[in-house]
Amino acid sequence: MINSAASLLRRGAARRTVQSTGAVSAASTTKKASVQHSFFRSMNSASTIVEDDDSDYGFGKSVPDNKIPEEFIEEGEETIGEWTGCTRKFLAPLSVSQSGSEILNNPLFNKFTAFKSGERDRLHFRGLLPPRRVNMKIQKERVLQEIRAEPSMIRKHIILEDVHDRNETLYHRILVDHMVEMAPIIYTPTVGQACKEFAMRYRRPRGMYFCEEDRGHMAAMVYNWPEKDVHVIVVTDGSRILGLGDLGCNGMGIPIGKLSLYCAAGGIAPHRVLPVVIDVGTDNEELLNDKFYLGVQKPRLQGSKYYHLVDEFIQAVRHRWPNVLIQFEDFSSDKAQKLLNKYRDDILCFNDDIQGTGATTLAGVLGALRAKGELPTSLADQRILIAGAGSAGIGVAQVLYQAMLEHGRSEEEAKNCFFIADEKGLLGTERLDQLSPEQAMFARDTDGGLSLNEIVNKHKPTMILGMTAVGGLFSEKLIRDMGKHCERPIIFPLSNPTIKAECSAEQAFEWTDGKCIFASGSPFDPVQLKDGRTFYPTQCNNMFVFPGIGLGVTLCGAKTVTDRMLYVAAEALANYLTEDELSQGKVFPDLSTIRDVSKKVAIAVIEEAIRTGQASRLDEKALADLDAFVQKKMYDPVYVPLIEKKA
Ligand SMILES: O=C([O-])CC(=O)C(=O)O
Ligand SMILES: [Mg+2]
Repeated sequence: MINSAASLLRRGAARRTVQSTGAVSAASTTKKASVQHSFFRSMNSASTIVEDDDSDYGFGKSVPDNKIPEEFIEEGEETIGEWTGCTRKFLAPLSVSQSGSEILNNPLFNKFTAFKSGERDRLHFRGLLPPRRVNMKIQKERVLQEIRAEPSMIRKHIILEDVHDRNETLYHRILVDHMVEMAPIIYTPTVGQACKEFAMRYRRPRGMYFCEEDRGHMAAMVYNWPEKDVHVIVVTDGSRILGLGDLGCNGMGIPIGKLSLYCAAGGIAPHRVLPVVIDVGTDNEELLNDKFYLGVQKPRLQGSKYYHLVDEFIQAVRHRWPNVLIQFEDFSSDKAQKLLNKYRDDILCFNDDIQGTGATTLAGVLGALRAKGELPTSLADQRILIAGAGSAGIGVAQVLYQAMLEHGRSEEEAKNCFFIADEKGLLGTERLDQLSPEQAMFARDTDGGLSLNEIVNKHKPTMILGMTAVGGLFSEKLIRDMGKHCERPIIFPLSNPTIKAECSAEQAFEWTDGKCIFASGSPFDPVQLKDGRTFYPTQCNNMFVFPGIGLGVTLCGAKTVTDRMLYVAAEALANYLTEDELSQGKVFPDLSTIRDVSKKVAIAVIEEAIRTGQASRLDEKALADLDAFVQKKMYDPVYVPLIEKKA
């Protein structure tokens, strides 16, 4: 044992020399990156995680027969069962081409104080850490204590993101084990504030930025990203961050938050995700004049310049990672729909605000109808009022429309079920010239311009869905009138973050005397009415579907994300609800089950892909045991033994 450690140590010393030479030459050639394509490819691969092509989807591979090589077992250590706070069996050691303080500064490998003494020797950092070794359980407890002692949500966010920057395994373990508590901290609503204050809080680089200056360089720039195996990119141009509007490059918080959920909720390993901002400038006056702002301080690019820039980015990332899933996020409505139309049939991509929100809302509606005891026949009988005709509003309408066709309605009948209003009132055919083709499809021949109140009283909708980003838009009268015309109205204020919700959970339950079925985009606490009854609002957020869709399409090698995939994802989510949850008025599962939900969504998407010949990596044989297959591929944040890569 001592001998093998010593020989490993010697090999490491030689290797380190080679690497530091590489690092110096890399720094001095950065400027020539655009012409040094292949150089960067090989240089960067030196710091990537080394694995076989058919390797496990997770961070490490299970050891065959659970037999760990002897040199990795420390005296008195159990070789099966709980290990550093986790209940997973031993994982095969991971070869890394870094050592010493490089490892301690690499959040993918860093384990803080949990490095065992053998590892501290093998990787050459004995003496660089305090002597006591603690396991992940203790580390987690310490971080939780710090977070819970801190009253401010944004400070909780900072504590957690600090862990993210230093130790991704621990960060994701905390998210996986405490999703209900952590989601509002790393995601909506707190991520909204984190974006607003992005420049002031900027600490360490994470993700990539592409701007006009980079035109002509992007194909080379993508090789600056140190990981060779990216599966999922979330990209924004910062033009419509949640309901907060144009935040420019500060919008980076959104791709980061979404990808944390991809890892923790969707089981994609953290080295396989890449957050991106395409910085085309900003039209936000405040940011244009803010001396601390970190983005391009010019008005937004428009027209062909904008689309060419986005296109160069898409071609560049697909050149390096041909199978990557690109998730468009928080683009302003006009751009969002155009980009989706341009790329959806050719590349693996989807728009989360249009399609993810659509699928999630459909699941919520199906759940609500189950709760009312009205499924399966009644979806086609709904009268649906959508407040907000932007990308999310229209996206939801499109997915619900598809579902109505599936439930036996003709196209004309299905269209007639929708009442979509923007700030000028009900979309009507008299203003077709001002509407996008997607909006125009839902414009009504009569009653154009009616207000929300007028629509409710004349057409008696069974549900009202808020996607306006206008906080408090649903007035008491509006909600009370919904309750007058409908025994149990479905009320979903879906705008984010919480301050942009069209009404609160308390208002909805109070104004309908507890009869409504409620879900919101951002979370609300349980509500107790004056008569003592308690109601549990659930969250209708696209986090219930996008991680599972991403997991499914990347695992099976889908070529595109189809409408049917979104539909089956929604169905899988709706079917996840238990009778017990439904009887409590819940229309979405508990957030604590999100990993299992994502697995079910992924399975549904893979089945659909295989059935329709879309799955390039799986065939019918895989259908026999998809559950076990997907489960095995899901990243589980545990510490993996590290070993230096042989020279
Ligand atoms: O991020 C969220 O919570 C949901 C979403 O995509 C948005 O509001 O844009
Ligand atoms: Mg969004």
